[in-house]
Amino acid sequence: MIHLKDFSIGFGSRTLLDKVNTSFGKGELTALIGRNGSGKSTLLRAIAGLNRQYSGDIILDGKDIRTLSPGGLAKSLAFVTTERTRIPNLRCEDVVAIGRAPYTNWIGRMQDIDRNIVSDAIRSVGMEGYAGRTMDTMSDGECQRIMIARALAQDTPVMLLDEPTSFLDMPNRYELVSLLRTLAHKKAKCVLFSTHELDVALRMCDSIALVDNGALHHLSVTDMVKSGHIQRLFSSPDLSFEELLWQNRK
Ligand SMILES: Nc1ncnc2c1ncn2[C@@H]1O[C@H](COP(=O)(O)OP(=O)(O)OP(=O)(O)O)[C@@H](O)[C@H]1O
Repeated sequence: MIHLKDFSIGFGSRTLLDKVNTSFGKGELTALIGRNGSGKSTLLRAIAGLNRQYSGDIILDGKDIRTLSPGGLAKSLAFVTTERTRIPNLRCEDVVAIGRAPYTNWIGRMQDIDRNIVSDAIRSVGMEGYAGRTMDTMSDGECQRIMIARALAQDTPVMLLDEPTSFLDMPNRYELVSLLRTLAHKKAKCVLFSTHELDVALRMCDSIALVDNGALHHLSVTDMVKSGHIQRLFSSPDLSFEELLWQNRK
């Protein structure tokens, strides 16, 4: 679904990813992990078409993303960022309905099918009681779930999420990633999300892509654990991940 071909990106003289070649497939839930500032958001933003300052190619379902129109990209890919979105006077239902924009007719009029998709998306993230609320009166975690509902309403084969669990408590974190896994497995979506929660990545995902000083190691969870990359990058004198890694295997 997503192919990176000789993909390199950086800022100024600093290269964050150097000649990366990998693919993220349909029906696959992948956690993108790495130390702070390693380039996870930069990679997601490039795939989402928001940073064109890269070399190599990003191929989405066979097409170079540089050739896709904004409308075409919006039907292929949904992106949920970590930015705190607070839209006053706009009800949650209306925010989620923005996800239908690529499909509504030229005056943006929603049909019954769009309204049903919006309701389903709100229900999927457990926010049906909030449909009429405005986001300026809601918590970070509640707003985050509404932004994820908007991406669900966009109904795209690819979903990219930048730290989607960052404002969520533990049960909601697992519930959300479980929803992403269901979308990947049952609706054959390609879902790639960045996270700092290693336990979530190890327990819930099919594969892990690890940004490591210019390289992107993309392996199944079992192979990633065996590779030793996580232990090398995330262990410190006070913290050993050996035990955590094996305790968390399914
Ligand atoms: N517009 C920019 N101009 C210059 N440098 C940037 C820009 N955006 C990001 N960077 C730098 O690029 C590096 C990677 O940033 P990025 O946000 O991709 O990291 P990340 O892996 O998502 O980090 P974190 O886990 O802390 O969120 C950082 O060192 C950051 O300071």
